Amino acid sequence: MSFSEIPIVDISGWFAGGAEAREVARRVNRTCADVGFLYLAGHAIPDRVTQGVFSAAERFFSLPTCRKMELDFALTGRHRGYVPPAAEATDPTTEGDCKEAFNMGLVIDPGTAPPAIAAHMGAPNLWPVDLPGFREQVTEYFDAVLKLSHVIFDIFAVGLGLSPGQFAEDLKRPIAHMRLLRYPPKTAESPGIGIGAHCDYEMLTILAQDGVGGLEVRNEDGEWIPAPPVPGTFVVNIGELLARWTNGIYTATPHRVINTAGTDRYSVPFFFASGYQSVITPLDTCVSAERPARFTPVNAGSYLLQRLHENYG
Ligand SMILES: O=C(O)CCC(=O)C(=O)O
Ligand SMILES: [Fe+2]
Repeated sequence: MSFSEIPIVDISGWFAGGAEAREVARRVNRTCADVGFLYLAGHAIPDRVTQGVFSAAERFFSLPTCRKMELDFALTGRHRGYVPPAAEATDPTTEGDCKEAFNMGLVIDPGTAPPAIAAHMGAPNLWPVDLPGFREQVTEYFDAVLKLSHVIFDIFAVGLGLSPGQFAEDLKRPIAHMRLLRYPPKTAESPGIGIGAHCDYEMLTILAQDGVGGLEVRNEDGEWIPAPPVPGTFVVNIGELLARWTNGIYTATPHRVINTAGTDRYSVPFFFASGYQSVITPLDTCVSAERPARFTPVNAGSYLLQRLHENYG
């Protein structure tokens, strides 16, 4: 189905239980199938926590370049630390993204993922020194969206006609990583795209964006639909691994950012999926005679690593 706007779904009824919770699951399920993007309201994460991560991002990116480069991801080759402007081309057909990033994520127990993947994606986080409160603000927000991800998967389970705890075992040691992003304004010297057109690779993305705008989502007719900031909500979208797991019932929808606002734009995407070891095969309940399996099985960790490598050319 094609769409012309991103729906707002208030999930506060989920916490009330009963018929209200089932209605939330029905709406979330329909939106993930039809659009693959929604604004999530009623999520219960205090505004203070979200403001905290934006304050951390502003303070980090305001550091002199030489200080940020002490955490350059290229020094370790891992998915941690600072990613300078143009280091990534999220759409490999473009020149490179006009944005800079700070990457962090869940540190996983050695032995719970193949060594190459554990070293890259589960490596210890790199924290800037002399930035008081940065680590605490980033971690508080990370923990809050990590917890919210489990709630959203309970909602997905009910929406897909399963029991709420259905995915709990699969999500015990999840893939969970987060980026602080700053997009400079588009200018004559820096005319490029903020983040090139792409689908997210994981299962679920929870994105906090500031008030600047610039995110666009592509519908089936190829039109770019703006996803402007809606106060008090997160943008939630489906990644490729969940499209595969649900056998295409949920949609991974392409999106991009172009910052034409004349001021810096900050955003904080959080990415979540089942464990690095998990093999993603279309769920039995999503396969039928009318909808035969559309995807071959993939290992979640290898799939993610390969998709990330494509970005760094
Ligand atoms: O900054 C945004 O609004 C989107 C970021 C994004 O799409 C990504 O990091 O995958
Ligand atoms: Fe994305």
